Amino acid sequence: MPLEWMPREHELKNHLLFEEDMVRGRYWGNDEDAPCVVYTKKPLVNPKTGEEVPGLYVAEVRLNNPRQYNSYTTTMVKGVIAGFRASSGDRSVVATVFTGTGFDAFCTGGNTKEYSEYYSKRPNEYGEYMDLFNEMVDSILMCKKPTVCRVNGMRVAGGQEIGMACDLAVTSDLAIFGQAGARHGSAPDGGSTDFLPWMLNMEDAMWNCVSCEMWSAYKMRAKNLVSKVVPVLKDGDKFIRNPMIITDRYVDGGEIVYGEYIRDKAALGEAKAKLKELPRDAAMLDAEVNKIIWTFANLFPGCVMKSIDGIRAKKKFFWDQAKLPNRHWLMANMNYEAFLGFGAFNTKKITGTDVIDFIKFRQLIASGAEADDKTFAEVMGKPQG
Ligand SMILES: CC(C)(COP(=O)(O)OP(=O)(O)OC[C@H]1O[C@@H](n2cnc3c(N)ncnc32)[C@H](O)[C@@H]1OP(=O)(O)O)[C@@H](O)C(=O)NCCC(=O)NCCSC(=O)C1=CCCCC1=O
Repeated sequence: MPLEWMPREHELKNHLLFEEDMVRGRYWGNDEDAPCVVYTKKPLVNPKTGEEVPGLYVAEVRLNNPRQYNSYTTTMVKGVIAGFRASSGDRSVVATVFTGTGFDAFCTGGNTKEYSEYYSKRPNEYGEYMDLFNEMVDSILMCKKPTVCRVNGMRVAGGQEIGMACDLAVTSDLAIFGQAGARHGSAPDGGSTDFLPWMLNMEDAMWNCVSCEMWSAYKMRAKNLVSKVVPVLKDGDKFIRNPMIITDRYVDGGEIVYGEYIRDKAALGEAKAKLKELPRDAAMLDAEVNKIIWTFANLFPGCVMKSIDGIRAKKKFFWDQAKLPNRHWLMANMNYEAFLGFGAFNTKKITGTDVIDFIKFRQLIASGAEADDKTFAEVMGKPQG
C-alpha cells in the first residue's frame, strides 16, 4: 500500500445527538402510545424487483395522534426534531419520509387543546414552545437526507407548514390542504407565509393562506404544491379516484373545474356515501414514495444533497428572516385573538360553535372596547343547556 506509513484512525465515530435507544420512550413511542411520534427504519426496497437492499434504510417519522387529526403536542414536536436529526446523522438512511397515522389526516397543526387550555394567556410559555416549533421546521430543512412528505390525509394549518418544509410531497387524493390561522386566532407564521408564495403563485398563496378555504389534492397538484396525487379508495381490486372531486375534465363552461368539488348536490351525496363505504389502501401512495426514494438511491449521495440544499436555500431565505420576529408576535397574540380563537374551537362541544362572533368583535373594536374578559365574553359562544 503506497501510503501505509501515514497514521490513520478507522473506528467509526458517532455523530448522533439523539441515540435511538434513548429517544424511544422519551420523545418517540409506538402505535399504542398515541399521542406520540413513531420513528421507524424500514429497509430500502427496489421497486422493480421488490427486493430489500441489505444495509440501507428509509427512515419514517410518523405523527401518531389520530383522534386529534395528528395534531402535534409539545412532546411530539420534540419527537419530530429527534426523528429528523436521527435520520440526518444515520449513514445507513437514504431518505426520510414524514407522514401521519391513518387516512384522515397528515396533520392539522398545533394541538388546539394545549393551545387553548395551557398556552393561551401564558405568552412566555408559548414563546418557548415556538422555539421548539422553529427547531422542528429547521430540523426538516437541515436534514442531510432528502425528505418526502407522504400526505396520508388532510394537511392543514401547522401541518401544511411542516409538510411544505419537506423537499417533495406525494398525496392521497382524499387529502385537503389549507390554513386555519385567521379563523382560529393565529397567523400562518410557521412557514406558510414563507413557502406558499414560492410554491403556488402569489395570488393563490394570498387567498389560500388567508381565506382558510380547503383545497383538494388535485387542485393543489394543478397549482404545483405537490408532486403526485394517488387514489387510496379501493372498489374490489381496483383503485378509484376520489369521487367527490372533478378529475375527468379541465374546463367546464369556460371555468377551470379540475380539482374542484362536484357541484350537483345529489351526485355529491352519492359520492360521499361511496367514500364512506369503500375501504382505503395505501399501496399506491407507498409505491410512489418508494419510486422517488429509489431514484435518489441511484444517484451520488453528495451531489443529491448539494442540489437539494441549493433549492432549500431559497425556502430558507424567507423562513430564516421571519421565524424569530414571528415567534414574538405569536407569543403576544396568545393573550388576545389566540385566546379567543383556540378557546372557541376547543369549547365547540360546550357552546355549539367553533368560532367567535367575528362581526360583534369588529364592532367592539370599532367602539374602542378594551381587550379584557368582558369583551371576550361578549364574542365567545355561550354554554348550551
Ligand atoms: C378544518 C379541520 C382541520 C377539519 O374539520 P372537520 O373535518 O370538521 O373535523 P373536526 O370535527 O373539526 O375535527 C375532528 C376531531 O379532531 C380534533 N382536532 C382537529 N384538529 C385538531 C387540532 N389541531 N388539535 C387538537 N384537536 C384537533 C377536533 O377537535 C375533533 O375532535 P372531537 O373530539 O370533537 O371529535 C378542523 O378540525 C380544524 O380547523 N382544526 C383546527 C386546526 C387548527 O386551528 N390548528 C392549529 C392552527 S395554529 C398552528 O398550527 C400554528 C403553527 C405554527 C405557528 C403558530 C401556529 O399557530
